[in-house]
Amino acid sequence: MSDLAPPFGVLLVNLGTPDSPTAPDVKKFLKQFLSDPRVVDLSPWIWKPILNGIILNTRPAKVAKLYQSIWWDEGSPLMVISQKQRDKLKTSLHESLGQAIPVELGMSYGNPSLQSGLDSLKSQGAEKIFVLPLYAQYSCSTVAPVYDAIAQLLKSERNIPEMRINKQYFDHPAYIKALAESVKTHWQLKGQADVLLMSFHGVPLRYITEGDPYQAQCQSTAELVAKELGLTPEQWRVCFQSQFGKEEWIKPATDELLESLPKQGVKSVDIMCPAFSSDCLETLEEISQEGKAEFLSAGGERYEFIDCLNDAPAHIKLLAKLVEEQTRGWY
Ligand SMILES: C=CC1=C(C)c2cc3[nH]c(cc4nc(cc5[nH]c(cc1n2)c(C)c5CCC(=O)O)C(CCC(=O)O)=C4C)c(C)c3C=C
Ligand SMILES: [Fe+2]
Ligand SMILES: [Fe+2]
Repeated sequence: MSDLAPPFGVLLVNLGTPDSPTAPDVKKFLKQFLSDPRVVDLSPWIWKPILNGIILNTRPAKVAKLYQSIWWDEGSPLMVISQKQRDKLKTSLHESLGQAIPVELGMSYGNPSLQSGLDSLKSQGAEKIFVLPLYAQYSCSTVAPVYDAIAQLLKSERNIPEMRINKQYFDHPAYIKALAESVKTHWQLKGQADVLLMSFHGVPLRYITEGDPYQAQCQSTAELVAKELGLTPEQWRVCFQSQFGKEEWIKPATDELLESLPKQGVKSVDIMCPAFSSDCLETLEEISQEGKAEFLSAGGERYEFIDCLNDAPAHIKLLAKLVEEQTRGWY
């Protein structure tokens, strides 16, 4: 890297998580998250009374209990893992580029905010900023809010930084390799199940019919992983988890599939969650705990959850590659 090149910084972005596993903090987080029209796009006249009158009065206490069941001594798994990803990416970029690059973390909802991440990069002298949302598959409900928030924050700046926002990396060879490696490592330790389930976060079906490429990108990721692992079509399935609300979501739903598989003769499954860059409530509780109970009570015999990529070396290598590829010309 040339000493004369203007310094650049990296903002890693994830969705966010409550500050503590208590009902008031969960409520604060849900209020901000579920008030974003990119996440729930119903008319405010319909949605606001449902959100404020029903959801925010009933869901926080219930969900706080679930968070308590997965919370670590150091904090929310999503936060702890995101901080490790930030620190390890910084070390990796320092080694590969030969210069210390500021790397900060910002959450779309809750803390640390996107504003604090951008301010910190600016105070470290970054004049060019690469924003890397930690979602491999683009969705209007996850990646688009990052574009919205960044544009909104820049409105108050006199001198805006040069910027690039990564849209997606669902088919990046290093991502596919990292996922396949995580499966192979799991098989070496625990053996291979009859079927590998790739459970992606779901979205309302309407978002897809209106143009969100998310489902097609999930399908591509899954096909590439299956190909990399040499699986036959009978050996893998795609499903969609974490359905929320009354509207129709994309199918098959993970919970329904888990209940039906034993009846189809599939008694052992490995399950992974490629849409999540780190383990969180939706993987550790819904998939690792709840999914297991559903599958076993439906007649399944063996259920193995495969950790998300988290701070695994292959994941950090992928993130460093994305930074290096997308900031060429900046150093
Ligand atoms: C309309 C509702 C939701 C959509 C659309 C949605 C999309 C979506 N979410 C993630 C990743 C995460 N979701 C997380 C939590 C979470 N998600 C929803 C709802 C929607 N998600 C809710 C209500 C919650 C809060 C928990 C709950 O009340 O059930 C998290 C954070 C989990 C944590 O540990 O804190 C992540 C990460 C993706 C990838 C996605 C669409 C592609
Ligand atoms: Fe979600
Ligand atoms: Fe959930």
